[in-house]
Amino acid sequence: MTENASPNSALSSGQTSHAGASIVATNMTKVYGSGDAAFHALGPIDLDIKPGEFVSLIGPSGCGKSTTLLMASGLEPCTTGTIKVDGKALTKPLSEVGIVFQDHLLLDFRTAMNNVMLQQEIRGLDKAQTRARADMLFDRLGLSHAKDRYPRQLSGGMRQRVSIARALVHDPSMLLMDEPFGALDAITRTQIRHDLEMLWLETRKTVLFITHSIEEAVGLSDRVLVMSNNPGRIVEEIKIDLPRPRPAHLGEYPEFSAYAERIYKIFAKLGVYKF
Ligand SMILES: Nc1ncnc2c1ncn2[C@@H]1O[C@H](COP(=O)(O)OP(=O)(O)OP(=O)(O)O)[C@@H](O)[C@H]1O
Repeated sequence: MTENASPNSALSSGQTSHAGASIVATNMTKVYGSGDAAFHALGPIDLDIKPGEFVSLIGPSGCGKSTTLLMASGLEPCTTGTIKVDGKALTKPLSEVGIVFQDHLLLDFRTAMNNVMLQQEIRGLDKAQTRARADMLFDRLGLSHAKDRYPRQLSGGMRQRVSIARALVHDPSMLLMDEPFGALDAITRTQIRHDLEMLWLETRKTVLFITHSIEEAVGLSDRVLVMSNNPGRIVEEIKIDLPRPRPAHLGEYPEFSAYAERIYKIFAKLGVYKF
């Protein structure tokens, strides 16, 4: 991982680089199903995410975090209200987006590099340019030695790093991450959190990040949106004013404990924690 990443590095400069997108949702709701089977899962919620911002959604299971993320990608339509990316209302799935799920979803029969280069094949991108960008992403993610390995030959953390490279290789304007580190051990999570932060500092993509981890939300975000459920709503917005890059041990900052306590208290008030 390059420690001295700057906004003018090769991954963020050049004619093909896309700046982060804005995401604005107004009175957005989601009702799944219809008639007697209708289920009001989300909202109304409002979002106002600035270009290049890193925003986390945190909340109890089932509060609509993944639903919000799918709506931001255009994969799920709003039931009422609107969601706009760079000022345009979403009416179909976006292509200028990278998505990382908890499950890496890599193809077993393709090497790490060929999994990433699948984007070039599907999207019909310039091969040499995409390969050069893939090489840079592998470098930044500490994977240069693993390009020719198959997913079964990679650790869980390495597979998620490949998923991140695949999500960024086409230079999208936003990155949507749905509990990407949820299945990783605590040590790997801390390292990959740092690596993602460095990559974000370099590329300044807009990131919408879902997590159940208070430490991860505070450790990565410019803003944390805390959600309640039935139906999912945003109950609090917390601006995280900590210097970057942030350390492995966030307890170095007294402010970290204050932010974490604030979120614990909201969860206690909502009845998420019963002790
Ligand atoms: N396609 C669907 N059809 C019907 N109900 C759905 C559908 N997708 C999600 N839901 C319901 O909507 C609610 C919100 O689901 P969602 O997956 O967005 O929550 P979440 O906060 O991401 O949960 P978790 O943290 O457990 O992943 C849940 O009650 C879920 O069962």
